[in-house]
Amino acid sequence: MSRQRKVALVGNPNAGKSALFNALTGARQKIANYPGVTVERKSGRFVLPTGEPVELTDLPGAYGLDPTSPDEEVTAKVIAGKFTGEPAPDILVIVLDASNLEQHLVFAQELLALGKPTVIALNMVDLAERDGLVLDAAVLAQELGVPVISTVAVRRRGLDELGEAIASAAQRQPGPALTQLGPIERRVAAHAMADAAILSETSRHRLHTKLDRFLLHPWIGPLVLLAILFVVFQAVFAWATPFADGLEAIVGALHDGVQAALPESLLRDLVTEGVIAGVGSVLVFLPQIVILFAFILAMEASGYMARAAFLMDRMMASVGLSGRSFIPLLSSFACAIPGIMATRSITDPRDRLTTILIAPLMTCSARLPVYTVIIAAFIPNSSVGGMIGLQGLVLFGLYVAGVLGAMIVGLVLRRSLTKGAASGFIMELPKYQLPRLKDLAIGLWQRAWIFLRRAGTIIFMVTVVLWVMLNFPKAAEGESQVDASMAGKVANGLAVVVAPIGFNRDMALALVPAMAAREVAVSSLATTYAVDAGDDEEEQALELGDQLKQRWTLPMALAFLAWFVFAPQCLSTIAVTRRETNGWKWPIFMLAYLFALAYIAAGATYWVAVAAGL
Ligand SMILES: Nc1nc2c(ncn2[C@@H]2O[C@H](COP(=O)(O)OP(=O)(O)OP(=O)(O)O)[C@@H](O)[C@H]2O)c(=O)[nH]1
Ligand SMILES: [Mg+2]
Repeated sequence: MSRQRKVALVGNPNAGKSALFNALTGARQKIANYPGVTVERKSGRFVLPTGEPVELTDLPGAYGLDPTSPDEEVTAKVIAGKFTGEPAPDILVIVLDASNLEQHLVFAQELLALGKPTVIALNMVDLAERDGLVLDAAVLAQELGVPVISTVAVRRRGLDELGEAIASAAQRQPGPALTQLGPIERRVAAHAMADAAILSETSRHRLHTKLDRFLLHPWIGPLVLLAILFVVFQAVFAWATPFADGLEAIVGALHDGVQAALPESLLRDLVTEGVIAGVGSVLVFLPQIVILFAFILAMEASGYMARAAFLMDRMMASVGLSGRSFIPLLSSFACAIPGIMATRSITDPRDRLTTILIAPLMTCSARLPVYTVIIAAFIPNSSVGGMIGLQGLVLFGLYVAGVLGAMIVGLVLRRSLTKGAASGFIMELPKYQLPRLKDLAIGLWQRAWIFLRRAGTIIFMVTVVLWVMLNFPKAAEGESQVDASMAGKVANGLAVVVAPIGFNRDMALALVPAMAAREVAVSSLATTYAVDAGDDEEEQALELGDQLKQRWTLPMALAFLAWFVFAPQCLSTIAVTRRETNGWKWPIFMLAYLFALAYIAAGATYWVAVAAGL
């Protein structure tokens, strides 16, 4: 009796070979390793409709017969019969993913040129149909010169037909090997064949394919992503201005109204200087927060965000992180707390720790008020090259500085404290969709509400406490109230530490309450200057931006911005890091390295700006 014939399942990764193998062999499987490598060898018994039993082998996925990985090498060697004691397969079953036909046909042609009796399983036709793509197996069979059977491995559809086709292929003799086409020619032919096999394709599917070809292109893709982000930051300034001005006018009117309505008293000062000047100065950033989130939510809902993650994967890999870290890091642009909690989905513990440690470097939305108030005061509202707003450009630069900082820190950490190999990235790309306005509106409302609640609770409380600390003890005649106050004393002490990086007392004073919430830096400055203005009508009338312009120099303002790019402000982030890392070691490390970075960055910015004569 002749030996049992061998049938091998071969094709690109994720075509469904293992699913077909399981469906065809059921429980009759043997799992071992290929000699010399840890690649799994799966074989099983399969009885053809003719009654002949054959040995079915499931091969690792490959893109071609020129191996680039151990898995691919096994596949190439098995097909060529180069493993000792393992004869080459007599029949090939090439498994193609119907929803990815063009790409999979490239390897298929290389396999067909071997001249072996071959059958093609056009698998995953269910997914193709779901995406609006109907394929004609007969046309494909004619183009390729071998039987093509449509299958859905996971639903056992087409398995009988596949068995029949294998049985009749078993009757054929192997032909001579054909000359292999070059890789480019194979690609061109694959494109033509895939086109010919398409019976119908919804215009939507065509559009999606075109969009992906463009948006995921190796270098057009990142450029488009950069351009989109750039537009976002321009819009945050340009579109928000009228709304912010409106809100500012309302806050101003409220201030004047209360000033006029209440008799002169400590209570009136608390309401006007503390609550209205302080909380009001943060509230006016609502339009900018809403615009930023409108873009983020729209990118998520449209399916673009997952593509951005895919594009970023390459960049993340270059610093030793995986694309898995992208989503937590992206959420950190809203707030580091949900970002750090989202790292639970990262399986590799060192990957996860690194992501947690760099999450605070992503510019959270609480920093936006600080950035914008300083930028609006010190960066002229002019344009670069006639079209690009300078203010938006600076804001964009601050976000980029945070991301670059995170990449560098990540790289250093992955080489030292969290050393280890990077893990791979697998992610399903969702379909493109037009975002639904209702969902967007709900999402925006939630974000706005979170912001308003912060303003009403934590920012309100910190501002009131600060106002009290700024007003007591009362200054003697001729002495500045701020200098005489408790808060002023603390700030004067701290000012010694931050003087080398160009910070004045008011800036030092703003840093402490900002540990509760970063926006408070803005409200503390507003309250401090309101208290400092005292009864001076002219000073009182000045808006916060004008106050800053009078009291700060440009290098000081830039140093303050640089500080906020890196500083570990916000105690909740530290608390959540302690919870997620189960101890104080990493939060303390985080606190220390972020303070050090902030100090260095602010100092360097200050001295460079001074040297440049700004
Ligand atoms: N909807 C659908 N899913 C399928 C079909 N065939 C396989 N899958 C799924 O596709 C995924 C990949 O299938 P596998 O069988 O592991 O693919 P493979 O070709 O063995 O992949 P590698 O071993 O990595 O080369 C699995 O989640 C399967 O459940 C199909 O016909 N329809
Ligand atoms: Mg497999």
